[in-house]
Amino acid sequence: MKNAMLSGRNVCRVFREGDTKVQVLNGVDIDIYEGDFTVIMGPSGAGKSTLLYALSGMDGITDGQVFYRQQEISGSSEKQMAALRSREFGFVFQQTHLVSSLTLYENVLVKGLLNQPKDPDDVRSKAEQLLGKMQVGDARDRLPSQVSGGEAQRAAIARAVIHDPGMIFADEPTGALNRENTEKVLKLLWELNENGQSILMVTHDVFAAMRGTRLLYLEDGMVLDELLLPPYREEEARNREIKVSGWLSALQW
Ligand SMILES: Nc1ncnc2c1ncn2[C@@H]1O[C@H](COP(=O)(O)OP(=O)(O)OP(=O)(O)O)[C@@H](O)[C@H]1O
Repeated sequence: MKNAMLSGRNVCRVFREGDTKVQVLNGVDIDIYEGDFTVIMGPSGAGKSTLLYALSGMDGITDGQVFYRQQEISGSSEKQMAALRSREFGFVFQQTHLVSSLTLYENVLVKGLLNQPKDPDDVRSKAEQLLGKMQVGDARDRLPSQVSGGEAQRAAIARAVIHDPGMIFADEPTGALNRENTEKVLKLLWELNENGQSILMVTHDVFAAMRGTRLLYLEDGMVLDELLLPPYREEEARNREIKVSGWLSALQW
């Protein structure tokens, strides 16, 4: 049986806009399992990103509880949460948020050194190795402004995994990329998952979602359905795309 790595119980999030309250998460009960490539889909405004931020402690919740490896993390101080995020989580966003004055290599290195200050040689060689694996080794000494969006995103993935996080949170990681770079980024995420990395990704895109092994459908701030899939294989991509599209159509999305 798989271990629930991250769990939410009755997770609620209300935003206030002036005098109006907007209830975005409506008591979400969710378990994200170790080793899964979990994907959250659903209509625009359903609360997908809000849920990702709530589970990763990037944003607070209004009610309910969040657990990471069976320990409650909701209610932790911002300092404790920042330490946990830095140590245990990796983040990939639509925008890379790389530091513009640092090269790709330095961006990855700094994150590694923050987590492992006592082994700078190890971190250096790991940063180099990861950039090579992400196919941006040749661009390692360039600034983010001197590389393509796809190269920057691949460096951002290297930065997200340099400290061997328990979980990678990816919010529309291919949203700003063309098809070719989308494929490269998805392949890298898939490879990381094949090697045991747990991933939680939000996406609109069936082409991205079909790399997942567990797809959750969120609507009106509630998880309404899930689709379990075997690990992705390139040769079955077409059938898988049809299956995921069929699932979404049945949900009338
Ligand atoms: N900080 C905020 N203040 C007020 N409302 C917010 C805030 N963040 C999100 N919302 C609202 O919460 C709702 C859900 O937003 P969220 O970004 O989680 O949806 P989503 O499902 O990820 O949408 P999309 O697919 O369009 O990115 C939206 O109506 C949004 O306007």
